[in-house]
Amino acid sequence: MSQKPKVLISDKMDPNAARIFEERGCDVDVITGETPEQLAARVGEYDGLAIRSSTKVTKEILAAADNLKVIGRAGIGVDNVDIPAASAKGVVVMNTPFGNSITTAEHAIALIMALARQIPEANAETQAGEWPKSKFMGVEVTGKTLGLIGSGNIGSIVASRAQGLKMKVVAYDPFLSPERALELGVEKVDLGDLLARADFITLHTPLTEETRNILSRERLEQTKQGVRIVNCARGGLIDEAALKDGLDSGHIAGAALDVFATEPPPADHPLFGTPGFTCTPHLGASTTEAQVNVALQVAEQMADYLVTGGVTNALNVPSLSAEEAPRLKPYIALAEKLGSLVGQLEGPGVKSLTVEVEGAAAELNLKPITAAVLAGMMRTFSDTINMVNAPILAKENGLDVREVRRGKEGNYHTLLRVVAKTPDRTREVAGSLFGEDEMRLVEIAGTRIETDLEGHMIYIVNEDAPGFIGRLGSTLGNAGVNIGNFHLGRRLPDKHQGGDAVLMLSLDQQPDDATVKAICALEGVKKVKSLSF
Ligand SMILES: NC(=O)c1ccc[n+]([C@@H]2O[C@H](COP(=O)([O-])OP(=O)(O)OC[C@H]3O[C@@H](n4cnc5c(N)ncnc54)[C@H](O)[C@@H]3O)[C@@H](O)[C@H]2O)c1
Ligand SMILES: O=C(O)[C@H](O)COP(=O)(O)O
Repeated sequence: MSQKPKVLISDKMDPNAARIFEERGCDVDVITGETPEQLAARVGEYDGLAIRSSTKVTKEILAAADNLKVIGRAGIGVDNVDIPAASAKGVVVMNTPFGNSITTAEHAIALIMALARQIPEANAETQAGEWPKSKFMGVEVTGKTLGLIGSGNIGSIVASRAQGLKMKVVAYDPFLSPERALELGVEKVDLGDLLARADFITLHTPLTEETRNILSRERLEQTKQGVRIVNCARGGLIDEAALKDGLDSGHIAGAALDVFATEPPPADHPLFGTPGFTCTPHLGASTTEAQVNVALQVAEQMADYLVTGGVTNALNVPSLSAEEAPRLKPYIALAEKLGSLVGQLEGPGVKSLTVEVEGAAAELNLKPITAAVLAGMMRTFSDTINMVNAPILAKENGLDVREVRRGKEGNYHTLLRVVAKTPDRTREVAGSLFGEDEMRLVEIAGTRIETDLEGHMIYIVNEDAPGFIGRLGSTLGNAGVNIGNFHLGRRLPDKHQGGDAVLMLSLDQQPDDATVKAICALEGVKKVKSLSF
């Protein structure tokens, strides 16, 4: 009986996530609030790790995650996951890019309104027993300019809500096309222009090396007198010390942060208590609707991957729909076997690799097939390789990888061919599927041979001459190795006696080194390789 995949939910998440995991065939544990050391000690048991922003999936956690296949972020930001380390380990990282966008955009609008009318301060003082009616004087947002830094999913929802409030929206986003700006009804501007014109600024970019400190001290000084600033995206986008100085000097009229450079921020954070400053504890995504959305979505995506191999919203591998995954499954298995055959025959010397598909295979998504060939080949030198990290390692090692698709059918209704080049020669192997998912090698060394690639095998090239098969059988027999299946072909294009013959034998036992040597020593033998699948 095959074991169910095991998933750990390590951050507080809507209970629908655990329900979906169970319904879709996974075992699930919900253990939140652990220290990094506790998580590192536990994570090795799990195939999947479902997180929000509290769990930090560092190199150290990944190093301990021996069985981990997928990390699912119930939310958007993945800056708490070391993606390069996850990729190198072959772990898929996925998020739920839309589930909390509306909620977060609404939080940004709420903070804009809170700043415009000083609602948090007025509330605190009123509840403290004062009646500060003459102290607070707000501003209208109608007719004001809102500067969006980042106009992706959340920024564009903020734009539409702000337009409903009759604000004029200008946007700085290097990836915003003029057509999209027109569609959103926003004016595309450069950052300097936005800083000079905006009455309100709201940030909606990821935290990257380009966006870190995007509102630096220098840029904050270029903002309009009396600007109000909202950050519901990521801490680290604003220089917090400069923001405090701007509030203290009165240049900045208000600032509202949902996110901080360090979370949680220290109790004596300099911004706390600063007039005009408002904050929330990273609540941008905290509505019932958003939490149900992201919990359902992350559990569905992760369970799909663990159970069927479907890949949705992954950040480090191409997507593969749940419909495609079962169709690809036998091809992926065949591709891994052909890759393994090439790896075992050629060792690590392959410099270029072409994956060719013909007939029915030509209609499929080739990326996972190629990844499987690479994984099969590279796993013959390192057992930590899988379809996620194989393409990355191939690229890092300068392997030239190509894909060729041929629509027409040849001798087989579907064919997968791998052409691997080393500095000395070219190795070609091809395989096909019979029935639903029966896979077979159909060509090797220019020779048509139909065989399974299973268990212990031996590959032999010899001069085709009478008596060889008998000598080979005796050598194996004397070593106590039983032949299960025997496949023989003459090498194309000569195909005549005296040319080369190619043999693929399935063996019931793995031949030892002495037996392989004895076969090598037989008259007429040109190549011998013991294989296992
Ligand atoms: N506070 C919360 O709880 C909360 C909730 C959800 C999302 N977020 C955060 O909100 C941010 C935006 O999320 P999203 O879903 O809109 O992401 P998105 O990827 O849809 O949009 C990000 C936008 O930023 C733009 N961008 C990238 N680099 C830029 C740069 N140097 N200058 C200007 N623009 C740049 C991109 O072109 C893109 O349009 C992310 O950081 C996400 O983690 C926070
Ligand atoms: O990136 C996100 O989705 C938000 O920052 C939400 O984070 P959370 O799931 O920890 O609330």
